Amino acid sequence: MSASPQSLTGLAPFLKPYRWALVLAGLFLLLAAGTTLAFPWVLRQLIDQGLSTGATADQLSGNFLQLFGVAAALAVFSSGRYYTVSWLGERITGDLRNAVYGHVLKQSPAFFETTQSGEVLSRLTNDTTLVQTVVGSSFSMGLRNLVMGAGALVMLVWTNPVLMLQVVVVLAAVIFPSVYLGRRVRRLSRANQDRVADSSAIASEVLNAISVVQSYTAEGRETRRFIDSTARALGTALGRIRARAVLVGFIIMASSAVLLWGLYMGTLAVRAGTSTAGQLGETVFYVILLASAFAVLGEVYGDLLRAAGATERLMELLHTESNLKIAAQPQQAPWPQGGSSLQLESVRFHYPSRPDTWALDQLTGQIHPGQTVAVVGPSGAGKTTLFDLLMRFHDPQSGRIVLDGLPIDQMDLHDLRERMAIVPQDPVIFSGTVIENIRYGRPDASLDDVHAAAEAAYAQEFIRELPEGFDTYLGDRGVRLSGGQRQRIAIARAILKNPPLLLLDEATSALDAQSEKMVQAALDKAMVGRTTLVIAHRLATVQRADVIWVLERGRLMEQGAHAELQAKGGLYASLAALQFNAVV
Ligand SMILES: Nc1ncnc2c1ncn2[C@@H]1O[C@H](COP(=O)(O)OP(=O)(O)OP(=O)(O)O)[C@@H](O)[C@H]1O
Repeated sequence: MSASPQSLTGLAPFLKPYRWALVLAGLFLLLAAGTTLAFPWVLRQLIDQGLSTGATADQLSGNFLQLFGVAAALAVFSSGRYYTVSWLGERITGDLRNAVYGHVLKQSPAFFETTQSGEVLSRLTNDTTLVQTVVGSSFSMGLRNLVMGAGALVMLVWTNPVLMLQVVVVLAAVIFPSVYLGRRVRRLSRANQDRVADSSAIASEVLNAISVVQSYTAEGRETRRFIDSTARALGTALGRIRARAVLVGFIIMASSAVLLWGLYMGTLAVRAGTSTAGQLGETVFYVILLASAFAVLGEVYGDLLRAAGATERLMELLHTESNLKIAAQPQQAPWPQGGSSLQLESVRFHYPSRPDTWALDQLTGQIHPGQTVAVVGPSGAGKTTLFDLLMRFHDPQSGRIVLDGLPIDQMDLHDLRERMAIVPQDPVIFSGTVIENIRYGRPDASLDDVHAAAEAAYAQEFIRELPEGFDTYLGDRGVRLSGGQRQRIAIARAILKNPPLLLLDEATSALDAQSEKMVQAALDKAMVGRTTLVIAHRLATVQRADVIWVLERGRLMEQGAHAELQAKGGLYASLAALQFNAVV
């Protein structure tokens, strides 16, 4: 599939807010082109009048002043055009980048399973830069040369129609091969952009997992993988460069031929006395304008095609629809006091990539406000999948999930997710201060609330010991926290959000006894006054839960309290013996 210049129309909505700037740019462009076209005409006056033997000194200086006037006007209009067009390029590219990024962030996990983050990054940077080249320079260059070329053509017809006819015939002979070569360049450009995106994707994956890569001493292997992909990108780039080199060479050769042809015919006419030296100068100038316009247009066409490819890919990303069906008229469930109620009714779900395996199978269950439900089960039982469905990262193929009395697919997605907070196994700490990290749960929370949440999460103490307390910078270029500390920050974040439903994924990795105690205490506090669903890995948690759900292969095999299930001697009892060291 290759892009056609029409793909650029996808940019129209982004141009709309700047229509006045566009009009201004167009005006500058026309004025600049117009003054350029006036140049040969003024030159002719100079040659035929000022330089003729009978001319007075005043006439001569008048002619030069005229020329300077045109040059000055050209300077003003050209810099005006440059400024407005570049300004537009920057604005539009920025808007485009923001729109694509904002849209990508809303996509469901299914999107990220098929699109690598490196590819998205490459589109956000490389493709938008290509668009910027076009909007911020090539397009205006092309338009200016189109106007100038057309103007030169008109002037030539007016001043020298016979010569003009010959020039047009030669031009036509040049256009067709150029179009053919241009197509080839376009096809190769797209392939090249794809290969570049591939290698960014590899790099981004590896950089994100650098410690694993190094621990397996796979640096050499990974470097070779990258080199291979760069080599493929280079291969397609060289193909594009060759095709473009031929295109450029051909255009220069052809336009020089046109120019020399004009000069030759003109010289013959002056020798025969049918035209003046001034006319010849004027004509040569117009032919130069025409030929250079033609050459530039060829170049610009190449840029346009590359940008068309980039625009196409950006639009593809921008128009990706999330596979969740969002209710056209979402309903509002009442905000529950003392925790959410949750009901699962024969929920069945399989991942799109595994249509023959139910990750959740006929799951039915009821959770009352304020209850704590521990979800346990062997690895791969569907525990994480259940959480993902509750947050509507995926929708079940059949059955329904009812939260606070309303099926979740009838709620506004934002409203649904406002009702819950998740504390994942391995919490994410963003680059930012401790305060910013906790406030992620509620950006407008007061400082007192942030402190209170940290207190409740038993995080106060260690935060105070950090170099700058709550203002300490965490994350990539800041202080690194231990596993237990990261968890407590995540718990504080959830407490600050204060949702009626809390989703906890207990860490499987062992914390030391002290951290473990702190995290457990923090979780206990976090559960107060709300409904909690916890993927449990610790005995203490299952013992304290009101109900335990035992999942296996996506099915709810048993449910009840710890002692009750233990006594039953079924799946839970054997699981507990293994996982929680709780042999009766
Ligand atoms: N994105 C996915 N695409 C396809 N299959 C998936 C995907 N995520 C999970 N699965 C499969 O769905 C099943 C349930 O996985 P899930 O992650 O919910 O299990 P889990 O109970 O949370 O396991 P663990 O305790 O090991 O985290 C597994 O068989 C898993 O291989």
